[in-house]
Amino acid sequence: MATASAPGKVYLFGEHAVVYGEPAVPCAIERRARAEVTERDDDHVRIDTADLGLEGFVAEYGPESAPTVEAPDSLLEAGLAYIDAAVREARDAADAPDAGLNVSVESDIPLGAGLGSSAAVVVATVAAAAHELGLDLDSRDVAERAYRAERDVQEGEASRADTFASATGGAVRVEGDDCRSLEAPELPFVVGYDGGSGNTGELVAGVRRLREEYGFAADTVSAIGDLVRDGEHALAEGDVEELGRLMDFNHGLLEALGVSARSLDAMVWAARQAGAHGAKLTGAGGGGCIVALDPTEQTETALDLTAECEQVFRAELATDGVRLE
Ligand SMILES: Nc1ncnc2c1ncn2[C@@H]1O[C@H](COP(=O)(O)OP(=O)(O)O)[C@@H](O)[C@H]1O
Ligand SMILES: C[C@@](O)(CCOP(=O)(O)O)CC(=O)O
Ligand SMILES: [Mg+2]
Repeated sequence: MATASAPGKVYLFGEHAVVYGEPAVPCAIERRARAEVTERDDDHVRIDTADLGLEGFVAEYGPESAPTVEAPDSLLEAGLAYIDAAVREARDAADAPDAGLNVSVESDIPLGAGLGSSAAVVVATVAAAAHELGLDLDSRDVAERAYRAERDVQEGEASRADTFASATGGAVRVEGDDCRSLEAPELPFVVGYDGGSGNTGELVAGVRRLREEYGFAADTVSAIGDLVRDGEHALAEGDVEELGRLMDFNHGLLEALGVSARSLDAMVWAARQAGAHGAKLTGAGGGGCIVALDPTEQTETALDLTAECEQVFRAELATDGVRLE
């Protein structure tokens, strides 16, 4: 049996624009997904995930047979697609295309809320499954395999940002296929979660349409890229106040691209009014989480009192990326 865990992330800057080759800076946070993988005697795959649906979710299938479970199709697809793609990548890496595996996944990262649950699940599954099949991948190889798995599931619409941050940990910079780690000062992240989620595929498709239809929407995407380049300087200088101002600006540009939501705006404004250095939505948007920078407790207190906020927590930068447990 092999077990691996991998962290989720928040975007300091650059989500959505990163899909079109602009740079982005995601930061891994100490909320992890874990995958436990055991090789089987046959060529079947069994996936067991406690976090999808109240009763959890189990599916078993072989090379010739489709998964048979009692679940609505959307849940079935959601539950299987990422883990199945990760298993395929690990089998391919280990040159064991027919290896049978039992995979059990559980996660502390809310689903579809902009904290990179999909990437963390895929990264942990690739690492644990490869290890179980006798292959220890380094974090860059895990990131590459996990990226391919996410891209497959998201029909080509994925950047390397989430999977790279999850695999290597820390603050990272991703621009196209150029992925690197960054030095970061102490970042006092506060996360507000509205209890909901957004559909990443639909939100990315919406930005694509706007960008094709309006020149100024394309300019908005490039402006996010410019902002991220400024943000990198602020990060290198440890200028947390400037980082906050740029986060505020980034949220405005994402809002203009149509990916915010009333609940996200309400949490962003609550954080700003509480004196946070800055606040923005994180990830695909549409619902889910915002991230603010505030070393004091005021943003947490204000978000606690905000009707649209279901949960608030402080997020530590995760210095470890994927690790075998
Ligand atoms: N614990 C989990 N078990 C199984 N699948 C998961 C788990 N967590 C996330 N996923 C998959 O990831 C999807 C959410 O990914 P996505 O829409 O990219 O949002 P995010 O990555 O921001 O959480 C879920 O619909 C599900 O398919
Ligand atoms: C919108 C996007 O830039 C980030 C999506 O992040 P998340 O899956 O919502 O955590 C898409 C991507 O980079 O693959
Ligand atoms: Mg995701």
